[in-house]
Amino acid sequence: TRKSRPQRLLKAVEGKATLGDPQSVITAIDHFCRHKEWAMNVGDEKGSILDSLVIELSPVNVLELGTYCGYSTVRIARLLPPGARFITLEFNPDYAAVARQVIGWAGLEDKVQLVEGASGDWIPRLREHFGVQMFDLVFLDHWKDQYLPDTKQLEECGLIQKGTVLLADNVICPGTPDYLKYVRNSPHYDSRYYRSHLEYTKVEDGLEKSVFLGF
Ligand SMILES: Cc1ncnc2c1ncn2[C@@H]1O[C@H](/C=C/CNC(=O)c2cc(-c3ccc(F)cc3)cc(O)c2O)[C@@H](O)[C@H]1O
Ligand SMILES: [Mg+2]
Repeated sequence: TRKSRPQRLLKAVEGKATLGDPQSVITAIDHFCRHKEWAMNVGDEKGSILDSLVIELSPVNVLELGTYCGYSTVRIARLLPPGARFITLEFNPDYAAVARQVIGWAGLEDKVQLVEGASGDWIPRLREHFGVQMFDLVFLDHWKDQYLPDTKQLEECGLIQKGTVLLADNVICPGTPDYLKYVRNSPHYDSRYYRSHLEYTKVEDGLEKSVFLGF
């Protein structure tokens, strides 16, 4: 059967990137998505905003919801301080398989724990299974209607504490209206929109950064 788009994206990485060099993996994926086939990676423009927020935050415990091909996983993991812990959840086994190889090409497999499964099933188990108490940074980039329920579940499980930063992709396109309303209206979050563009296009999109202020 014809290869899937993630598999074609992986071939582009294997053909162009340098093993163990995260930047070359990022560049190879961006080139593939800009010139060959569009894919729903956070991309280079929003990716630069993501980079600056990770550098500023220097987070120790990071959670990513929706690994897909591992593009944002590589962007984040390459900037984490030694000893940081990064868990990324992905429930599609084919995407997870591609992401493992992309992360491996970047030489970042020791920095990332890719957990195959649904976020709703795993969030309640992260504390006892991985011994994580709270997350400094949560990057939301999975199904858009899952952002709000997962955020509420993270709050209920105590994995969001005072100072936790939620960073959400696609708050304009495709859009996450219920999530946006929640974080922007809640007295418990200080929320800010970073205007940008949908990956590899001129369409408006952006990232919403929401800092939890405590209960
Ligand atoms: C509950 C649960 N648990 C675990 N993994 C989960 C999960 N729910 C989904 N996943 C995983 O996460 C990724 C899904 C990403 C969804 N992202 C988008 O839909 C998306 C779409 C666009 C887009 C914009 C304009 C268009 F015209 C078309 C598409 C851009 C984007 O940046 C997107 O992120 C995918 O790998 C999926 O398996
Ligand atoms: Mg996205």
